[in-house]
Amino acid sequence: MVYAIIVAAGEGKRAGFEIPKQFVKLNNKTILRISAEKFQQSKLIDKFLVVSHRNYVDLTEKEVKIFSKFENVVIGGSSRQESVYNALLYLSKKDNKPDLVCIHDAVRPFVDIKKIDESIYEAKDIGGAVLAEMAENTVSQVNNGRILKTLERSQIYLHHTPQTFDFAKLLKAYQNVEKILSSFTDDASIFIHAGYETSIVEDHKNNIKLTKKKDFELARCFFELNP
Ligand SMILES: Nc1ccn([C@@H]2O[C@H](COP(=O)(O)OP(=O)(O)OP(=O)(O)O)[C@@H](O)[C@H]2O)c(=O)n1
Ligand SMILES: C[C@](O)(CO)[C@H](O)COP(=O)(O)O
Repeated sequence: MVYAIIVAAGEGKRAGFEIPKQFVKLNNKTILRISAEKFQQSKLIDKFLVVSHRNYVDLTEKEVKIFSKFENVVIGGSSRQESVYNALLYLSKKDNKPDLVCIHDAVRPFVDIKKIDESIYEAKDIGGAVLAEMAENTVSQVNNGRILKTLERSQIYLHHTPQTFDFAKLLKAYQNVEKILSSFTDDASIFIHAGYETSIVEDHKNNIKLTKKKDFELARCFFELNP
């Protein structure tokens, strides 16, 4: 069984809208609903959970309860990784635990369903799989605005979501670092920290994370080009 976990418990401070950015609409649909629809449509996803900020549970539920694969809202934590952990703990208490979990940022509405499926096939084989964009610019390691060294670009990939993992291994990996979860910036880094193998699944550049207000202008252009 494959569960998706859609994390939507952030407050969207950097975007600075009056409501958290996952509730902002593109083409009359909230970003959360657009993202959830992709997981509803993937034939490899059995069920999904949505992690919500405690102040927005009703709104979150209203946006996703139309989908037959939606199971429940889980209350988030104070960092993305704490939010994911709450969902993993919810799943760990079920009799019928998932084999794989596919974790996605609600604020990446442009994810391609074929790529969700590719990450699931890869994680079945390897244990972990991350959608990622190959670096196409020159990349430097920097300290105080000064370049320390230029990195070997062919070895650099920028992580996107979804990130898909063997559920039992990911739960163990999170438990290992539960006191320092906020020091990690994604799920793959926690999985890798525990020593598990993880593959890259090359992703499209347009699977952007809507982080700042200007990203929403780009998102509207993507929609106009490809409604
Ligand atoms: N405590 C948190 C923080 C983030 N997220 C989710 O993780 C994803 C990526 O996070 P980010 O872009 O940083 O979103 P926000 O935390 O909302 O943004 P900001 O840091 O600007 O407040 C988003 O779907 C967000 O809702 C979450 O579930 N729980
Ligand atoms: C998980 C992630 O989207 C992978 O690129 C990213 O690390 C989330 O970062 P944020 O600090 O929550 O914006």
